[in-house]
Amino acid sequence: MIITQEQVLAALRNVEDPDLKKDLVTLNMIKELKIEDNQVSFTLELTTPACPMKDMLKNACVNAIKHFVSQDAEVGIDISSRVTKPMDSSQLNAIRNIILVSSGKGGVGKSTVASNLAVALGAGGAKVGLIDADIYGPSVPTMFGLVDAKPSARETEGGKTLILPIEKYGIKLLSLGFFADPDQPVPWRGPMASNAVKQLFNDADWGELDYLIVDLPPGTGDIHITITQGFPIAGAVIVTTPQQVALADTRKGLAMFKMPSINIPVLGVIENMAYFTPEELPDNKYYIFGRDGGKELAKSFDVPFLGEIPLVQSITEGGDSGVPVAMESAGTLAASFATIAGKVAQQVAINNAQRAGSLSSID
Ligand SMILES: Nc1ncnc2c1ncn2[C@@H]1O[C@H](COP(=O)(O)OP(=O)(O)OP(=O)(O)O)[C@@H](O)[C@H]1O
Repeated sequence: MIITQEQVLAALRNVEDPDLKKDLVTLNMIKELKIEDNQVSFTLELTTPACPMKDMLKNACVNAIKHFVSQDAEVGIDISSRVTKPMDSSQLNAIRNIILVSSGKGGVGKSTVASNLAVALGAGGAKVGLIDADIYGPSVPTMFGLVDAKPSARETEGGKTLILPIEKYGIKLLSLGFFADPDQPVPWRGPMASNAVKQLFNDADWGELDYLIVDLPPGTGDIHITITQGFPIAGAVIVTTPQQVALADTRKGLAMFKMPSINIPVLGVIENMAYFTPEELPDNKYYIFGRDGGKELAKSFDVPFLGEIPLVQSITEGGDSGVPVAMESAGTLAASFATIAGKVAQQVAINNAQRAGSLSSID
């Protein structure tokens, strides 16, 4: 039997992307389709390298071709990705998606989550940057072992000076901490801090990025207004711990993104320090701060729950020693961060598709 392109494409029209709710052919995800005798090969172009449904979609394609075209077909599928971006991001054109990491309260692990999320997205194959915009306590330099690092600058042909982000573990980083003495408190006044943060976006040589993660200061202040109103934001990730005091503040922080004047998609809630677990007894879980607070918060705002991270000594040690736990590819914590990163990327792709209205117009 001769297999034709039309038959294969017709079969693949039966495979739907569960997030984007359209079939893979309509979504223009099938590339470089080649057929030689009974060998069918193509590239499946996903919306993110961190796509959690990679294997499921691949299997569904093979099954559809075998079922609708020929049992004897030998199907080879390569995976590639083209990260989508929000429609309105004419500014900062080479940065596809700016993702804010926010918390209502300080000390809940926002910088830890932002750093590990960046590393996990990068490990999945995406081009990732990280801005530490926490004026009160920039901790990204410590978490990446870059306390004494000072970024250099370069001049463009047009005479503009651009800051060069520092690259570590494949992530491009800029922190307000790079521009201040770590032992001196920085008395940022509102406008000064806002201008400094704007420079980290506008006057830096970021190059092409799939995701730029922004570690915001806790709460809702000037920096939040500057960033949410000044830049095209793909969405915000909310970090909380399960205690009532943290949840009350997180609720306010989450509500801010939903205000009509701000209106930024909430990608979901991450519950950090969800339970304590001793490293040597990983099956023992102690819910010392209460249980499921983050999950319930997500439910009450009708936003996705992205996952929970336990309170474990190695996370603190990783942060202090400048090696985020997501770097340890064999570890269970790295796997948890990889799963969460996949869900974040998935939500970004869904929001971008919804904003674009018609998927064919996604750039
Ligand atoms: N799940 C965890 N397990 C163990 N330690 C953690 C965990 N999450 C965060 N920590 C530790 O708690 C401390 C505070 O975390 P982090 O700096 O990420 O919080 P933050 O919310 O960004 O704080 P800030 O409000 O100061 O910016 C750090 O020492 C970090 O290593």
